Amino acid sequence: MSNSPKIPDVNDSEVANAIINSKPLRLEDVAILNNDNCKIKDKQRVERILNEFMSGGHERLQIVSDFDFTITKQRTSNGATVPSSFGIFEECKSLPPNFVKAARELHDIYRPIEVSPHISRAEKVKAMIEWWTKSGENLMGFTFDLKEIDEIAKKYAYSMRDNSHELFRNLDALNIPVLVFSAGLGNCVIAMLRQAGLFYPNMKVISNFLQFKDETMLNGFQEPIIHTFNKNETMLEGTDYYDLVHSRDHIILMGDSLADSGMADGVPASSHVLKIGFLFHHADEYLEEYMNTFDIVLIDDQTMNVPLTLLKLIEGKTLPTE
Ligand SMILES: Nc1ccn([C@@H]2O[C@H](COP(=O)(O)O)[C@@H](O)[C@H]2O)c(=O)n1
Ligand SMILES: [Mg+2]
Repeated sequence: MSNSPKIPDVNDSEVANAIINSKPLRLEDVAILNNDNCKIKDKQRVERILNEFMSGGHERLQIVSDFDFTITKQRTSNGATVPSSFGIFEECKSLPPNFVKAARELHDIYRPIEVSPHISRAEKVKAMIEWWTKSGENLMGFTFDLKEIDEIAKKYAYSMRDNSHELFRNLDALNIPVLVFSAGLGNCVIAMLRQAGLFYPNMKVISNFLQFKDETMLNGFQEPIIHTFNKNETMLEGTDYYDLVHSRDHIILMGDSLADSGMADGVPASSHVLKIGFLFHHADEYLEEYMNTFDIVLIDDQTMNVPLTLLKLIEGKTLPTE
């Protein structure tokens, strides 16, 4: 939980023994995966994948992560919300008031639909396409200086999950590719990662980026528009990043929306994907569906402790000193 951002518990002697003696790791020995807010439907599956990842080592690993409310927190320790990457943009001072008003009105209509457990997937897809289309249309006909984004991003650098720094620093040190896949605003995603000191050379951000006409005049988003329901690795085909990761068949995926679980669709069928879902809104109503969708569901966990623990296990280097 965010109030107790303790360092992941991978020095337990049972875990260490499993690593030293190459004995299969048992899930029950990984303390953090047995916390009350950590829900796992199929423990045998998670145990099997984790053991495969541990024997495969970090050379076979890639990370695919959503950004808004996955790398950023769903709430801060005093219960406050943090803005999405679009919300960061909307705080830029020079934006025309009628743009900001329209953007907030759209947010108030569509955000409740996005997180509602009572609306079908088909209705949500239709509504999300409308939201992103109208947002792009709203982003036209005024000038904007991209430098403004950095100032606002700096103000919200604190909103990254606890222990994100350790996680992303370790991933970079181990040369593990990290794909940040965001239906948010890519210019703000990159600015936030950079301002928070989390933007490393092993990262690739796929997202919506602002398009300009005559250099300074805003002209909507660059194509293709990425919304909650169409982000998956097929979008990478033909890119250098695809070549870099397609042989890395051990994937840890992290997301906060049910639809994020599809972000690794398009990777070779032989790959193993371990899916972590951060559940916050309507947790009781959504729990079963999240548990059917993600391998590990973390309820109101505003830290990166679980992914960090998994990485340490895969790295196999955190052994006791005795
Ligand atoms: N005009 C918009 C459109 C979307 N959002 C929010 O952005 C989030 C998408 O980003 P991910 O990194 O999570 O893919 C999505 O959850 C929407 O709530 C917005 O604020 N304004
Ligand atoms: Mg998200």
